[in-house]
Amino acid sequence: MRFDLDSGSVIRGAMFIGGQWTSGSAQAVITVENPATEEVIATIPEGGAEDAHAALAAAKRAQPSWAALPAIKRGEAVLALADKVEEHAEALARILTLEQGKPISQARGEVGAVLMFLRHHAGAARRIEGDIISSDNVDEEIHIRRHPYGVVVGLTAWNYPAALAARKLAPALVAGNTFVLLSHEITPVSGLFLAHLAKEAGLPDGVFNVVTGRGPVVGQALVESRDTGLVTMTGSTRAGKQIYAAAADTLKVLRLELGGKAPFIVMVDADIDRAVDAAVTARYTNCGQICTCNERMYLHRAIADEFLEKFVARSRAISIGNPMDDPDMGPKVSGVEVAKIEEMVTRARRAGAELLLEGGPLREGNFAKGHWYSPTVLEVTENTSPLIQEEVFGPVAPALRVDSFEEAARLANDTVYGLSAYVFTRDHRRLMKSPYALKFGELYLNRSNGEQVQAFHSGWGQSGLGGEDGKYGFDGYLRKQTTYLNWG
Ligand SMILES: NC(=O)C1=CN([C@@H]2O[C@H](COP(=O)(O)OP(=O)(O)OC[C@H]3O[C@@H](n4cnc5c(N)ncnc54)[C@H](O)[C@@H]3O)[C@@H](O)[C@H]2O)C=CC1
Ligand SMILES: O=C(O)[C@@H](O)[C@@H]1OC[C@H](O)[C@H]1O
Repeated sequence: MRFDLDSGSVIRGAMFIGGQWTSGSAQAVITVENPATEEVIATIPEGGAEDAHAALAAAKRAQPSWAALPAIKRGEAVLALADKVEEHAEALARILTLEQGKPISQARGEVGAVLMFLRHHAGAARRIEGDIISSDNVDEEIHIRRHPYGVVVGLTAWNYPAALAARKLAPALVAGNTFVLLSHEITPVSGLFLAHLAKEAGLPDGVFNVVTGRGPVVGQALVESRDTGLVTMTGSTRAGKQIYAAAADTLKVLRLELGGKAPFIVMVDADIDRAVDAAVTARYTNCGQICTCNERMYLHRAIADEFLEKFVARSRAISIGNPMDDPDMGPKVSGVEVAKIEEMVTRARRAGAELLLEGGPLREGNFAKGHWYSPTVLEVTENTSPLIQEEVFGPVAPALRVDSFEEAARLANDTVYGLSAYVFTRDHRRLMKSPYALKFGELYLNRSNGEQVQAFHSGWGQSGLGGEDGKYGFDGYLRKQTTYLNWG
């Protein structure tokens, strides 16, 4: 398979199963477009359940010998993949920009995240530990061991397709599992490129497999199969619920990283310029397509005018254009996403939202082709506004004035989500109270977004199940076994 997406010729994608490129059982293809131009840049096989089963069978065959390797050898194999990724970093970055639309510098940042995830978890190879516990019985000990689940299925979203794949692949492999990835059909090429690099790095056939197709078809078959030991998915809460239901029959072990609706709270004593910087970054990076994005702003009444004047000015100054030219912001990933946002803003305005910066879809001139949406800022008075309750996942920022931290926390917690939350205040009592006042799995206090891999990225409520990253995320790829050893 070729990967020179910017050669101008359409790449004919394939699935990667058991170390071989194949179109599998596909009778049709799915086209992959450049969201900045709507040009078709690739096609991928529209795989089916048969291909899911073939990939699982290949992973299942490879898993015993992979798990039998010393963990350090598995870690070294993941480091070899990281070295290959670094060697081809610019090629991967260009694939990401062409298929997902993020500005090239942000795509390079995503490749940096791929390297971070691979290298961090490779380092866990010598930290797979167990316990020896004294027994109540004579001549007996209790041992607790950690074992891999077997075959891990990874289902990834389109916003960071390479980083999300690496975030799951690395710990799964180092823990002794083998892996089947379903890369999102909107951004599949980066996941296939990772498989190409894994083969070049010498990963044994069947350890890392990539299937292509639609989630409700191929993804569902992967979730339902008894050959699947664990499913780790990043994506919408909607799909997460479908996966949860499909997993019920086999009581599948799930890790779900789902939608977010992060509140961005700015109190009267905040450093306003620092808060505005953080709010702009957390709203507009990746065209607002990050699960930890600033999705709603709660501003203390006494500073709201100053904050909004500065935030609107910065939003208006955001440069938008061809992501290969490295503007501040590229296109949304699809026309469906643009239509979704347009509809939400219309509904919110009908419900009383006031436009502070109109923004909206761009369809003229240089934007005649592609899926463009310009920064839009609104003020609302009700926490029931669609823009406050529903995930936008795009460059739209609603603001609501509050009179206290307690009111802000109450409104922030009035949500089905629970992923990330932001607070800007210099009052140490408020900072100490925030982890107890806010029902979210990840807090950013006086700082913008950007997880670090040594931590733990977990959603509460309908933002997820389980979590990723760090020692807790790694441990999620191992299951425990207790042995009562009696030698009497
Ligand atoms: N919490 C987090 O870390 C993240 C959450 N998200 C959320 O995901 C959404 C955007 O992601 P999308 O790509 O639209 O995700 P999606 O929800 O459409 O799909 C995500 C993955 O699940 C698969 N899938 C979808 N339906 C399935 C089914 N019925 N059975 C099996 N597999 C299925 C898809 O093929 C894809 O690989 C946003 O709401 C965003 O907030 C996105 C990135 C990170
Ligand atoms: O899933 C998300 O949107 C974030 O967790 C994002 O994905 C990979 C990046 O490293 C994270 O910021």
